[in-house]
Amino acid sequence: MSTPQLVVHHDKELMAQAAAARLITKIVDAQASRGAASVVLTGGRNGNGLLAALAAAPARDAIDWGRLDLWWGDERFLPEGDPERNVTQAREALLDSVPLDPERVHAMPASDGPYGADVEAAAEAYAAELAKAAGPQDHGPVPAFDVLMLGVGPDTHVASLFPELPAVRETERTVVGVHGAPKPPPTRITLTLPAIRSAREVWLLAAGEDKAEAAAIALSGAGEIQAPAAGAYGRSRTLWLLDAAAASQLPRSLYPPASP
Ligand SMILES: O=C1O[C@H](COP(=O)(O)O)[C@@H](O)[C@H](O)[C@H]1O
Repeated sequence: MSTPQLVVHHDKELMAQAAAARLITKIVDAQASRGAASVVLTGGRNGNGLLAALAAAPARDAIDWGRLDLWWGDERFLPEGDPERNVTQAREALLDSVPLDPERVHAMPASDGPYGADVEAAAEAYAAELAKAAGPQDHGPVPAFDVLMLGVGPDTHVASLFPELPAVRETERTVVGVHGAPKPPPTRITLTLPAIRSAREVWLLAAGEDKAEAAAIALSGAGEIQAPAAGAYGRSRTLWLLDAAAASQLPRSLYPPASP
């Protein structure tokens, strides 16, 4: 488990641009040292803001897009192409404008796909796809992603792990179906906390005043069942990327850093 590190930017635009620059560097470094890179995308406003900033960054051309695996932390279980699906929004923000290898874009199944409305079967299929991609160097049935990004919801949810719902209590499976999510749509697919923790780096994105309470709770020692964001950490690094509004309720001991 890595202790959370905080980076606070002035506003959400700057946060998105700085996070995009950070992600470009991370991907380029991973491709240089391991030949390929793997990134887990998040849905939501902050995740899509980062992808849009990446699309607008001239340095995006430093990435070898054909050697990048993209996965998702969660998905809204809706028909293919639905505007509310995280993959649809990611395609619009970035993916349709870069030369990715379609075989390396690992979208979660849609509700009109091969598993129909059976969200459990769809989750199992995604777990199998992850297990197939995991190598002997990884620590289990999930690849050691270079970066796994998570938007933080105002209720402290990350991916589709909502406070107190069964998915956040899962300790065995890597991907599960979610029923009755308090944020629409109610049916979703999500990575579990054990799968999230297999990533080398976990980045939590929180911008805006509506995220301030969630950030303060998750970073103040809350339990992961009540505050799922508190249970999201990477093997070597856990990074909270915030804007000033989202950082505004953090305990003084965390932010701003104490002066010498
Ligand atoms: O529904 C979801 O919400 C969260 C957070 O979204 P935000 O708009 O409040 O930033 C997101 O991380 C997750 O992927 C998504 O499915």
